[in-house]
Amino acid sequence: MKKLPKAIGPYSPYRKKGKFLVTSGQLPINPETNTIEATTVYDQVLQCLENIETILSIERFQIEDVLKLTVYLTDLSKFSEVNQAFEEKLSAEYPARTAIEISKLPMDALVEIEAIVLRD
Ligand SMILES: C=C(N)C(=O)O
Repeated sequence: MKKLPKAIGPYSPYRKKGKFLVTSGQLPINPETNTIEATTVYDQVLQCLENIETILSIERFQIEDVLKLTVYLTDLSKFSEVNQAFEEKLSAEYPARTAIEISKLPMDALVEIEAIVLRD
């Protein structure tokens, strides 16, 4: 089974109630080392999305069940890298999304992504 990064505080990586699943913000942590290794926004987005995919696979949800992703990034000028990584990882029909710049993220990450998921 795929590994999830350890939570970095007193919270659950995700919670599920029946057909509904919500994730905590997923940092771009490599689950093998529990550190952030990716150095670009593009690679950090891919790692965040992989961590969300791991949650989905543990709970037997599909990527198509993702209704909404919220992307927090520390430099909105890197927005095109977010889109590039999304295009690589996801396919239409894309989830709804909000992307916002914030001043700082835990572990000095460049990106954090959270998901709202509902199974039919
Ligand atoms: C990384 C987080 N999601 C947190 O600290 O809340």
